[in-house]
Amino acid sequence: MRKPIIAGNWKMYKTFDEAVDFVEEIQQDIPSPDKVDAVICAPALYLPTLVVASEDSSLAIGAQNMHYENEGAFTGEISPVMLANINVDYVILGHSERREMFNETDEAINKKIRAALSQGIVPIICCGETLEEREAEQTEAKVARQITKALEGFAPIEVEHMVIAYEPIWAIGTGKTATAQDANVVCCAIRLAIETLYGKDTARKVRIQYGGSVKPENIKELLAQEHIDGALVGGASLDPASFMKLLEAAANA
Ligand SMILES: O=C(CO)COP(=O)(O)O
Repeated sequence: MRKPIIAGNWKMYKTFDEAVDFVEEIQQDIPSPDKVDAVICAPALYLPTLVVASEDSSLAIGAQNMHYENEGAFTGEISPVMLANINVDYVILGHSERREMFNETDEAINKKIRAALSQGIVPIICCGETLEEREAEQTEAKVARQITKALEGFAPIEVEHMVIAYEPIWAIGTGKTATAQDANVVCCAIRLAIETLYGKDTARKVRIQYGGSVKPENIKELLAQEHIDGALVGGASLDPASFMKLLEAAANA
């Protein structure tokens, strides 16, 4: 079976001291890595310190974005080589906030996935629909299109190790969660899109997270769904006690 993966996306929150305190507070209590993969995706500035702070635990550290080139004249950007060099394990790619506010395209996301894999960094690839698209019953077509474009041109063995995050845009930071059943239907559609591209065996292995107002109160029902293998969590990952509750729920799922 697929091992659950809980990833915190801190976005642009926390001071440096708060970030270090958080990792120091939880690192000894992370559930066994046999049961759940635990990841914190922190602001880039904090990554080297957090990688060192979490060294003796199974907590993995991830970035929230990166460029697809390994180096070059790209003022303000961070490269996959730089992340790999400081032992960052994961990177969130194609988050809806980056697609909407920083004009990130499916083509750029595809290049970033390739670049992450080439450095041994696991990509967490986001997709999801707006409220308008949901109301027009375009949700499944939208996520299938995003995933098909993002995953174009890889080998099945590469795809197996990727993580997909289904995040309905209307559920992010709003307190509105998709029902667990609705989220499962869309995660199933994502798995079918992967199956169309790479076959049943690969699709069966890919882990698909749900994201959008995930909290300790709703995690169990989400994880009980057949196609939901974890969560990408914003607000509820900022508090150590609530993040730990999410990890424990996943470890016992
Ligand atoms: O965007 C998200 C994670 O990437 C979800 O954020 P919230 O959990 O705050 O809704």
